[in-house]
Amino acid sequence: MTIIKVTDEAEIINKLASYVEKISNDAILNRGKFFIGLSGGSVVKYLCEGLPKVNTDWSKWVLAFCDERVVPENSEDSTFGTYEKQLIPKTNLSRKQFIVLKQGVSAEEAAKDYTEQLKSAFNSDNFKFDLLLLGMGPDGHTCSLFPNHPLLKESTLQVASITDSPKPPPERITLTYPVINNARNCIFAISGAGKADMVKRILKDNEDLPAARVQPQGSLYWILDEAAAANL
Ligand SMILES: O=C1O[C@H](COP(=O)(O)O)[C@@H](O)[C@H](O)[C@H]1O
Repeated sequence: MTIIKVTDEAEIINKLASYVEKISNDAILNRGKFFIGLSGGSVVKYLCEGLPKVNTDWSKWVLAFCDERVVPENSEDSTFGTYEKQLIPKTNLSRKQFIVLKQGVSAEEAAKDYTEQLKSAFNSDNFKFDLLLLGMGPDGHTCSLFPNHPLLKESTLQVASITDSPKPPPERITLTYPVINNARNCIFAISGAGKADMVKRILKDNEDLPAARVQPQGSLYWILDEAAAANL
């Protein structure tokens, strides 16, 4: 695990962009495509500001979601909806490169459909992302994997549904640990004093919280600003 401390949010954005550039270009050079998983929450802002600076072959990108809310795409809670409005117009990405949630179905059906879409995208049952960009809530959740939730033990489903998310909206789909920890790279990007206690509990006290269970086969990076790293 590599912990990278930077001054502020602007530096998080630059650091994230430079990792994404390197990892995307390596993936494209070695395997012809770049599979990336995006998160919602504060990561959206970092990516919508940082990714347009990345020098890459956008046509080779395949974009999925680490988690997504089961809401209409035009809802302000839709993670894809936000990237569609705030990222696509600033890059050469097109909507068809995003693996999006099936609309108008239950969370369970959406998770099953998302699994099938990932199978087609990877042309395999082995969902090996080049990079997952992750956030962490002040309660230690990542993706839609919340403390003490039964989904933390999910070992069969690769994409699971949740209908009782403690953070609204309640219905979501999420990648599970077998997929998360199969990734080539995972990067957490965390800012602000509101996350400092949880950052300490995970990175210093080694508490068993959802974000701490991200232990990929590949590389793991935590990019923290000064406020988030204050208790380390
Ligand atoms: O609900 C969610 O929360 C987490 C963390 O969000 P943040 O705003 O505290 O960074 C996010 O990573 C996840 O994708 C999202 O659905």
